[in-house]
Amino acid sequence: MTAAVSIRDLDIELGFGASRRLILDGVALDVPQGACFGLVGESGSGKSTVLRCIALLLRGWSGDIDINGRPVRDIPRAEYCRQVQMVFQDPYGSLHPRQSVATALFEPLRTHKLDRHQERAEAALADVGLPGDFLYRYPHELSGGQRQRVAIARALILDPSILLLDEPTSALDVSVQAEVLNLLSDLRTKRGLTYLLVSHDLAVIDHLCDQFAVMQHGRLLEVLPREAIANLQVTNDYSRSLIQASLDYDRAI
Ligand SMILES: Nc1ncnc2c1ncn2[C@@H]1O[C@H](COP(=O)(O)OP(=O)(O)OP(=O)(O)O)[C@@H](O)[C@H]1O
Repeated sequence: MTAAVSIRDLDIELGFGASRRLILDGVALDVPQGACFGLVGESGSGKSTVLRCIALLLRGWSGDIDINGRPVRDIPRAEYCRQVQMVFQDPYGSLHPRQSVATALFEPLRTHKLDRHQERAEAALADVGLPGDFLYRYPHELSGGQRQRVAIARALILDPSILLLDEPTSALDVSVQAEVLNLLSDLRTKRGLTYLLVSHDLAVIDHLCDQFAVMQHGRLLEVLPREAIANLQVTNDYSRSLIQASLDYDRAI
């Protein structure tokens, strides 16, 4: 089956002048359709940069990124947005503080010339477990978890098949994290979505992902099945130490 996301030889240099350097070095991965694929690794290893290249938020990368079998550079922007959406760590960043939830949800519908804004927006809120009257609220009138639910509703309102999730729960209180993870899990099952999920938290990867890749210094070291977290069947020493450190941390708290 064609991969939902296929990446080959992805390189990017970022920075200016003397601080310009290679941030991604030959990254390659395949995310099967309907799968949840995790990206883990230490801070600065390049996880978010991979997502930002796929989301076309960064230019100047080289290599191949294919979405459902088509090179991303050949997909018209509007069509791309209807296939791939991104959810960020901090919903304050993706929701404009002076825009109501209605404005945030109507905007993509307007841009893509879709009708029945009210009905679609209320349905999108219901899908993420929020009542329709939340349309008239502003971001500061929502809890962190509710804000992230609105950000997920906004990402899903164009009915994409692929979500890029960049630490979607790490800005939330621990008690709310599980709710949002369960929501993401249910949405994936109901809609047959494909997720590419960045997280520093292996418990999140264990909860949601079928497979995950370990990154270090801009390189992808290996791809592992979810079970590798529990059974530590890992070939690479760095991956083993990363997983071991996370297991030790979980035991300590
Ligand atoms: N626009 C940019 N200009 C210069 N350097 C950048 C830019 N964006 C990211 N970097 C650098 O690229 C490296 C990888 O960053 P990235 O955000 O992808 O890491 P990450 O693995 O997602 O880390 P974290 O878990 O801390 O979010 C970091 O060293 C970062 O400083």
